[in-house]
Amino acid sequence: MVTVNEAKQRIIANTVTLPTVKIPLQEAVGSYLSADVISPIALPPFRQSSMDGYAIVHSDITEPGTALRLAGESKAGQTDLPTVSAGTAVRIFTGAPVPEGATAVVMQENTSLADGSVQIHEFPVAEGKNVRRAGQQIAQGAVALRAGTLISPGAVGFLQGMNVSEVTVHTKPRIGLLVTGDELLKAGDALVPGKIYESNSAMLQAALAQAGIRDVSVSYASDDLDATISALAELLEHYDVVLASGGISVGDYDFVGRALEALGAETVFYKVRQKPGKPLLFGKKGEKLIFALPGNPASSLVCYYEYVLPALKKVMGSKEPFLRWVRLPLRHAYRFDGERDEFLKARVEDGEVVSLDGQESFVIGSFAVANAIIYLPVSQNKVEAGDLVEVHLLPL
Ligand SMILES: Nc1nc2c(c(=O)[nH]1)N[C@H]1C(S)=C(S)[C@@H](COP(=O)(O)OP(=O)(O)OC[C@H]3O[C@@H](n4cnc5c(N)ncnc54)[C@H](O)[C@@H]3O)O[C@H]1N2
Ligand code: MOO
Repeated sequence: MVTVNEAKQRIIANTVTLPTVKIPLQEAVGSYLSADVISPIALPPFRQSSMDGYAIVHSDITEPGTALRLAGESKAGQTDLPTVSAGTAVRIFTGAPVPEGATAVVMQENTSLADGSVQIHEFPVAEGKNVRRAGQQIAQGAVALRAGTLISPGAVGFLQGMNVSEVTVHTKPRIGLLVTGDELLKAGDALVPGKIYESNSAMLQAALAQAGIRDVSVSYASDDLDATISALAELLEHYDVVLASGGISVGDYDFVGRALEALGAETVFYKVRQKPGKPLLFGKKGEKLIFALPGNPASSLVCYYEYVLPALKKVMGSKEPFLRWVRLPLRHAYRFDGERDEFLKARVEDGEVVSLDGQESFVIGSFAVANAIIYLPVSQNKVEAGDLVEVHLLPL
């Protein structure tokens, strides 16, 4: 049995990133950059006005109401530009090039027009006012985004704006998911005594899809050693990461651990001092990663968020693989006994966190409405209302 921290460290220490591939930017959302992206151009590429108004020489404005002669206009997209010299102003619009000679733009609300001249009612006008400098956002040749950055919609906007339409990212892992349990019915089967509907595979596929991982193959094995061995062997041959659901505890019909042993997989750890999810196994066979998740649905999903997702994110090149976390006051007192750290299904609401009813590991309804997991180490087993607790935010 290892501690939660040891388990996390061992996962990171035993996980390497997958090879890289160059793909169109639009297809890269949800992937992580494998190399820094260098900006091929400056942004903005030229001096731009940030307001509709008048481009002027700021030092011309010596008092409120100074009048300047109008000497042309600059609109967005214009290439043939007038110049601004002392005593003149050029009509200008947002995003348009600031003409040579101009040192500031005065917004039109602070001006009035009369007889071909414009009166500036703003005084003093600071040099550079309402002018976006060339390269103010990023200089040509500078690092735009670092290796390890997630391609988010914001990153797509940033890169496309510098005409970068292909990026080099780490490939995503292919997942082989094995479901075990003779009590499990498939969707649509008639409910019969002693059976339940299988739900972990749908849940895990949904969680993987949210992480941008869609190459997931699901297979099933009955509670039988040979069947489990051959199903796992098949998945280990074809997939980067194998997830097994159920059959990892100590019962007579729990075959996943024995099957992995028979296949010569290395157990990096088995059992974590935590509730739920104690029987979690993390192993390897060559470069292939193996997670045997406890069958209880809430145990399975806690283990996915706390261990599997970070491993997958590291494999995909993330440098911050664990769930984002914050410290928040717990709305109510909470106590627990025992030797296992606890993960509680929770909701963050109005700057506080509240643990939900139904923390047992067979109860998934609480997870259905959770947006966070509270992590309480055994050293913090008596929490008063208002005490700060560690809250892991679900990537919803
Ligand atoms: N004597 C002991 N018994 C158990 C221990 C222990 O330490 N000593 N640990 C308990 C803990 S903690 C957990 S967690 C479970 C984990 O057991 P398994 O991983 O072997 O899971 P199963 O027995 O196969 O199933 C547990 C539970 O979950 C249901 N289940 C399984 N798969 C699915 C699925 N795909 N969809 C929906 N529900 C599923 C299954 O029917 C069981 O109710 O072991 C304890 N026992
Ligand atoms: O460690 Mo288990 O997931 O509590 O039932």
